[in-house]
Formats: sequence, structure tokens, C-alpha cells
Amino acid sequence: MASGPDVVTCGEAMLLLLAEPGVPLERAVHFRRSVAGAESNVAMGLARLGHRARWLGRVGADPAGRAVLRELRAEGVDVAHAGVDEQAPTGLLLRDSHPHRAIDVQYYRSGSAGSRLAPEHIPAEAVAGARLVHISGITPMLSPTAAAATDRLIELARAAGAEVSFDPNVRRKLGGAAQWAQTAGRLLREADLVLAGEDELELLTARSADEAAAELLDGRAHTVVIKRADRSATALTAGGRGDQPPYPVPVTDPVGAGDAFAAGYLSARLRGLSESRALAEAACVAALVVQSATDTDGLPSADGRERALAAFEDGADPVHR
Ligand SMILES: O=C(O)C(=O)C[C@H](O)[C@H](O)COP(=O)(O)O
Repeated sequence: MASGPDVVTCGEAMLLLLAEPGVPLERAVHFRRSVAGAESNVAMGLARLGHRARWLGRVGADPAGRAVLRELRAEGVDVAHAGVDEQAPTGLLLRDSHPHRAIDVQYYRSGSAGSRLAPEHIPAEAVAGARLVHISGITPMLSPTAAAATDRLIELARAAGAEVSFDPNVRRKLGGAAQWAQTAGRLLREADLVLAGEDELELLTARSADEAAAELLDGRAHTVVIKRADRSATALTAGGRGDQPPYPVPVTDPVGAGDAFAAGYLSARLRGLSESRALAEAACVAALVVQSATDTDGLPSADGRERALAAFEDGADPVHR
């Protein structure tokens, strides 16, 4: 019998054109095609780790849209409730890839199919049975209808008894600080579980990250995970706090680390593991993703995560033979 998803994510998935390593975008000649989008990245990460993950969103009736859906499907992400917009193109993300230089991200998503997401595109049955609904601040920043769709998703999550996790994913190219604070700041307070950068919490709440976390814990949230600039993370709950240093790895392409962290963390929580183990798995999945190109190449299987964690934690032989 077909069973529903463990996790539902919702947002815009785009075709990613990734410049050859180390070459600035305006000079790059060779591009690799992939898929990017914060929420679809998380869905892909969870699917690789063995969870039933569903992605909700819209693509255009074009080759890019077909490529996006095909790739998500091939990764085991459930796209049964994803939609196709006949009137608007699939969004495009063009970027370069450097280990230690600023990365140039260019979005071509204004008026895209994904940004035209609206509440009527989110049917109640798409969320039924889910244990977790993961959203980001990007979606409500795309358009008023996408913001309304996010609100509907939260309502459906509550009705289904699913937890809501939220990652602000602040992208300054999508709007000014005040707009982010208003739009994503509101969602911070709707979430049961918040995964946010230190700078994001500061921007969205005009408080220190620790003060913001304390306030969120006084409200709806049971857990706030703060990702620090030094790539360490702190989880705050009513029961106390836990800290996780990053695993030291050579970085090939840092983009995707946040989504990988979220997938790693949510996977552990879905499996009922402890806060400290969830943070370790999150850091591990992030460390694996930054060692390869694209947002998703390095996302591990559950087995790959276990072997990497053993190598990181206990110095186990990383070569599996
Ligand atoms: O969806 C968007 O607007 C994006 O920007 C797609 C990004 O490539 C990923 O969300 C990676 O983001 P990080 O994991 O924070 O590095």
C-alpha cells in the first residue's frame, strides 16, 4: 500500500547552471546543469537519507521544468503534487563556484512559475499523513500569492498534526532587510523548530541571536538551532543547549551547506535521535556537501553518513573496502 510522505517541503526549484570551478561567472564558458532551490535541496537530502520526502512547487511547461521534475523524481523525491504553469517559465539560477572567493549568484526567477505559486496549488491531501512540513523564508518573499501559499501550508500542517520547521534562508537579492524582517520574521514565530543563521536571527528580530532564540522558545518553538559564522551550531531547547563544532573538511563549493545541514538534522529528529546526535549528523551532511560541486552532489546516503561520522568522530578508516 502506498504510504504518505514523512516530510513535505514547498518552494521554488530552479534549473541551476553552475560555472566551471574557479572561473568567474562572466568569464565562464562551460556550465554544468543541475537543480537548486532551498526546499527541493532539503527534500533531496532527506530522500537520499532514506526518508519519504515530497516537494510542492511549480515549474514551467518548458525543458528546464521537465529537467527539474525528472531530476527530483530520479532522486526519489515525490513530485506527485508539484504543478506545471503553462504561462510562465521555470526559474533559473546561474552561479559560479569557488572554495574561497565570493560566489556570484544570479537569479532569473522574477515572474517565474515557482513565484506564481498560490494557495490553490496546495491541496490538503498533499500534506495528509506528513510528520513534518519544512518551509523557508524564500517562498513568501517570491510573491504575495506564494506568501499566501506558505500560510496555507502551515494551516494544513497544523490540521495534519505535523511539525513545522523553518529556515529563513535570507537572500538579500530577493528583498530589503525590512521586507525580510516582516515576512520571514512572522514565520519564525509560527515554527515548532527553527534552523537559522546567527546573522539571520539578528536581521529578522533586531535582537542578538541568543535573545531571539530565547523569545522563540517562550513562544511556539521547542527548538532553535543557531548556525554560527564559524560554521559551528548551537541547539537551544527548554531542556538546555548543545554545541556542535564543524567537521574540518576541504571546501570545494560552500553553497548548499545550509540545506544539507537542515536535511541531516531533520533526518535525525525524524528517527527520534537525541539533540546532540542530530547536530552531529547535520554537521556531517553539511561537511559532505561542501566537498563537491553543486548544491546536492555530495548529499550522502544513510550509509555514507554513518561511515563519514565514524571517520569524523572516531578516526575510523574512511576507505570502505
Ligand atoms: O532557493 C534559493 O533561493 C537558493 O538560493 C538556492 C541555493 O542554491 C540553496 O538554497 C543553497 O543555500 P545554502 O544551503 O544556504 O548554501
